[in-house]
Amino acid sequence: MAKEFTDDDNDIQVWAESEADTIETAREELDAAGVEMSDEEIRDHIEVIPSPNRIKSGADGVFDARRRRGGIRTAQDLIEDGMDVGLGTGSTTAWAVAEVGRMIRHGELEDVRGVATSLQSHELAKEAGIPLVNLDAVTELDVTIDGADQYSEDEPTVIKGGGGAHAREKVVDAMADRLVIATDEEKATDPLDFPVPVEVMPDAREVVSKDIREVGGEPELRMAVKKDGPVFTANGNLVLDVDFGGLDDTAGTARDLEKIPGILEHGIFLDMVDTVYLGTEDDVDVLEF
Ligand SMILES: O=C(CO)[C@H](O)[C@H](O)COP(=O)(O)O
Repeated sequence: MAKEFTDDDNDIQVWAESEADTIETAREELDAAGVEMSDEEIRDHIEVIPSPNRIKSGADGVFDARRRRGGIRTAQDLIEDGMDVGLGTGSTTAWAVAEVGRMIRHGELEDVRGVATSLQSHELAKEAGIPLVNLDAVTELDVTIDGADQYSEDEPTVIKGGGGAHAREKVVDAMADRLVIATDEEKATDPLDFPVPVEVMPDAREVVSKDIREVGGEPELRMAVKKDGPVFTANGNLVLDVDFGGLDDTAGTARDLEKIPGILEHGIFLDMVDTVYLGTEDDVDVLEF
């Protein structure tokens, strides 16, 4: 995961993928500003941050100030000593994961254990120093912080799966006493109309596509970036992004998808959300359901 150097006194903030590169870049900025600092002091100002190279929205998503603010505040407000915490996937949640790690390393949190919703959150949590527990070792969590591709201001439902991790995310989100979505103000839409990600068995793709069309959806096979062919999930399945042209009946659409054999999981997280933390231009708003 990436590293960031911050020196508020001299208004310097730089990041790089490795600690060595971060120190080098920080050194250049400090020299240009005429500030003397040893490598050891520079290291004291370095924190683990989400790597834009490992997150689908890249630097635009990770360094969106609203997402960063929303993710960090969610962790600070909600995570307490002794909690078992579900760690979500995506750029906003990544800031929450990084912040939990920072609080643990700085002695602000104790006895916290994390359960990852994806390889992405597992890697970040490991790097950030959060003790991890396998999903098969727990059946309940105190809280899960997860992201969303779209949320509603009217119903406790979100669409997830833009990162293709929604099957595991739904399990970890459902295990939590409290599901908190960390996101930004731009993702609110009513009715929800984000194409619903559907994880499907590879061989069943054609028949599932036919069944989806019969219930009013238009499926599109998700293609990989930097690889020929489609995306495969962590479970070895394909993803169909299904355009329903707006979900006027979210529960009905979720039920329709659940009846189709060959679908492992869909991205409608119906009536699951307790709280939404949304980063705004200069603050964080909280919605309770
Ligand atoms: O559901 C997800 C992954 O499957 C993510 O939570 C969702 O895509 C939001 O990510 P981001 O905060 O980067 O926009």
